[in-house]
Amino acid sequence: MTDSTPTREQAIQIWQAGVDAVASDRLVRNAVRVEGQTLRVLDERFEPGDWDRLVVVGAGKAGAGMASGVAEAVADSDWAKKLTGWVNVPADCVRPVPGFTLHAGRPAGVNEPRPEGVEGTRRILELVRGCGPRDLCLVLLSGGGSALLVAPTGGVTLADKLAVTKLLASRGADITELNTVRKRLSAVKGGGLARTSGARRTICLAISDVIGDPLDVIASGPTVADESEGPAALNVLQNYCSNRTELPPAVWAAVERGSHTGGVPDSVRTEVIGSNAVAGAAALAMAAKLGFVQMSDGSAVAGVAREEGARLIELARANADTVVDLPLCIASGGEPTVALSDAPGKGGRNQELALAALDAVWDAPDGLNGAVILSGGTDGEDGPTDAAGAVADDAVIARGKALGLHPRPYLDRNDAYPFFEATGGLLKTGPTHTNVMDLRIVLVPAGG
Ligand SMILES: Nc1ncnc2c1ncn2[C@@H]1O[C@H](COP(=O)(O)OP(=O)(O)O)[C@@H](O)[C@H]1O
Ligand SMILES: O=C(O)[C@@H](CO)OP(=O)(O)O
Repeated sequence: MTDSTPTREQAIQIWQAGVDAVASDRLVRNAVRVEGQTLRVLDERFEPGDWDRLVVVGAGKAGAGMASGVAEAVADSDWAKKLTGWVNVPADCVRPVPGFTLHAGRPAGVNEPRPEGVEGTRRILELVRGCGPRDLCLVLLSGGGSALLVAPTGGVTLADKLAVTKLLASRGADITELNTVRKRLSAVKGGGLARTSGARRTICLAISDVIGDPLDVIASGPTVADESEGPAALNVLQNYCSNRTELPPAVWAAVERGSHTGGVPDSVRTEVIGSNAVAGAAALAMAAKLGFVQMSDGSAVAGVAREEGARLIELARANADTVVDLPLCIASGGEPTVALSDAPGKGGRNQELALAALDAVWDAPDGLNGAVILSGGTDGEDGPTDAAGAVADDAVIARGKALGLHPRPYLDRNDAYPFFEATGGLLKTGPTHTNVMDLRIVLVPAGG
């Protein structure tokens, strides 16, 4: 190995540059500006004399940053006096933002619907229902919004919703499947928020954490009509449940009714203002600055985390001899799934993916041969843990071997966190206040 051998610090710096490029306050500042006293939202202009109130609601892991973006944009203008804001965020994201209530809709690290989310959603629906023809409503959405905007309907309880969410997630259902079901059980998802809003104009700004940026799936599309076919939700339940008794009868009943909840009014518009592709491009720009040859693996990688880890090792190997003088950086974005074992340990998809990469090279004499693989959730939260993901390098292998560990048993019980805790591979950032799925950085030394 030479001085040009990549380091884990470089991998972290490159990953962080990707996350910084989708800082949610900055994305909102690009979309919302005050020029003179004119409020500009995207390409639309609003004069303060025409509007009584600016009502801003929202939910998601990026909620605090998005709220700050609006507060900063309108500060020192007439719009600041018109602003009433309420955004549901994870408990560790709550902070003071002028004009806003940031409401803890769930505890940190538990991406599940909770009573405090139900209460926060009641307040949001009350606010938008109270809007009138002289009110402008902005909706700030980001991933994690589904668990933070909770309004069970049709005889379904919060406990029922929790049961179905947990079951589908643990069996590896993807986010489209999960949200197809969630929309049928909710008064706020699938356009419910938009239908409740009495505002003359409602504009939703969304940061996408879903492959392909589908508006109706991000945070379960509270401002977008549910376009899924009548039986789509039922098909998902039937695919993942071997037996009807696995889910509460009220869930089956609501989904079997199978009716669409309806469209959304023409006064409602939804636009994506940030996505994984932006983060991947910024990461590669940083890699170029650090002297790496760049390669994009795209921003739509799905698949199974365990297989993805092994695939990235193959991709690194396949490209190792193409880089002669300079090291290579591969940026890979998207969101793989994990099918959990019956008694899962502690981990997340990114930690599992990095562990699978280690498993693929564990018994090879050269280990990673100087390569570094980082996999991290851009939201700073990987599964129900306090880590954003993990970094795998030869130092982690050396520590693991010295401790007599092997990745395989940890993988088999979805227990990547203790493995990386013991070997020094955890990536911990705390909440990043943004969320554009996962970003993986693979660094390959020059000279193969
Ligand atoms: N022990 C574990 N090992 C690996 N993955 C896990 C584990 N526990 C939960 N997960 C996965 O974590 C995901 C949920 O994590 P979270 O960060 O809340 O998701 P998202 O980033 O989609 O909001 C689910 O896909 C679930 O399968
Ligand atoms: O809220 C949601 O529905 C999803 C997708 O936007 O986000 P997350 O996977 O972070 O829960």
